[in-house]
Amino acid sequence: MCTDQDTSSPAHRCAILRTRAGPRETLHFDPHDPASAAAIVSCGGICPGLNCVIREIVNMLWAYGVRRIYGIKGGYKGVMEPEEWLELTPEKVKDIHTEGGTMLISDRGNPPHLESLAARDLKNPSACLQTGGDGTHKGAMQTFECTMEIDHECAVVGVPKTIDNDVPMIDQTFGFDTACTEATKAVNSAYVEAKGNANCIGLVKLMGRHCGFIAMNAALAARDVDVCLIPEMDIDLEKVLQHIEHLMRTKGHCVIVVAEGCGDTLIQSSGEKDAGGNKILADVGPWLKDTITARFKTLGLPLTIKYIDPTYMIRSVAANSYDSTYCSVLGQMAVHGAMAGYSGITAPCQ
Ligand SMILES: Nc1ncnc2c1ncn2[C@@H]1O[C@H](COP(=O)(O)OP(=O)(O)OP(=O)(O)O)[C@@H](O)[C@H]1O
Ligand SMILES: O=P(O)(O)OC[C@H]1O[C@](O)(CO)[C@@H](O)[C@@H]1O
Repeated sequence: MCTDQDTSSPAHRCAILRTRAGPRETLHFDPHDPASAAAIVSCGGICPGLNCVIREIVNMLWAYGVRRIYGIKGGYKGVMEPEEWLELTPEKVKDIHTEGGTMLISDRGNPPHLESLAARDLKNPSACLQTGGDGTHKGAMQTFECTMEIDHECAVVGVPKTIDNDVPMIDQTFGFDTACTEATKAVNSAYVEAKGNANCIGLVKLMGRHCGFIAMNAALAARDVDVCLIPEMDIDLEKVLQHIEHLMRTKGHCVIVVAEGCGDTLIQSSGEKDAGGNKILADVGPWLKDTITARFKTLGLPLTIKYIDPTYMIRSVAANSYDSTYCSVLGQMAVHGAMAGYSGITAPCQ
């Protein structure tokens, strides 16, 4: 996908062009030119599959003939330290797909774009492949616009990433499938706890900063969830509490899933932001636990709540087979786009 660069009308500036991805007959960059170089950076939170994407990009660039491939450590901030960039080869990345996290070390924060372009110049990459979510893509677009303004030749290519699966126009982001599989295990555990203890609620908080995709999918997959709260819903807390009371009176246990994003809807966050400019949300899991506990105390009803927050256990695993294959396709498509000279694009899976 690429943004339309016809600047003649504001409407055009927002248009999105979809071009079928894949290898092109004609290359813009000569991969055999010894000056040819590419850099890879990953930003934002980690996500299952990041290492698969990095590995695939390196292998694909190598297959084209590019021999100077750099891994930028520490997100956009790492761009400013070219002396720390890793020199990547297929040998160096050969086993990374089996590991969670990212060998490039993700970070948040934004150095000024012109300065960061100047820093890049020290290694002079013809292509910059940037994997991340909406924040990373906004940053990538600013870099791209800078390259256009100063007529600096460098293909800026995004690889869409977010475990939350909330990138518009993309059916599914990588890592989401793995996350749902892992999240379902946590929900299943909550069910076992709820069923196996007297008067017990199993309460699970799942990721999703402003969306409930992981919570909803895990709840559907587990099939034993009684209440699933996501930020897209207009939640009437009193009705939710009454329903929980009803469930406990009638069957003696229940399972509740709440998405992290409800920490900005059910309750309000302080407004504080992280280094990437994202609101730091109030922790809705413990708040919900306390709220339910207080209600049951008032009613004089017996209750135990087994609270599970598997956030980082989910996010840190290696990609499952679906995501691993998907990441390979994404990485390859990103490189094809860059070698063909597309810039200001994000890589789709086809
Ligand atoms: N509006 C913006 N313009 C330019 N850069 C941005 C913008 N928002 C965020 N960034 C930068 O992009 C990088 C990643 O941002 P962020 O932390 O929001 O993660 P993300 O890419 O949205 O991924 P995820 O949400 O999945 O963790 C950070 O270095 C951040 O400073
Ligand atoms: O704890 P961190 O690293 O700031 O990241 C948390 C955020 O990153 C995500 O995993 C991805 O956007 C969100 O679900 C979560 O809010």
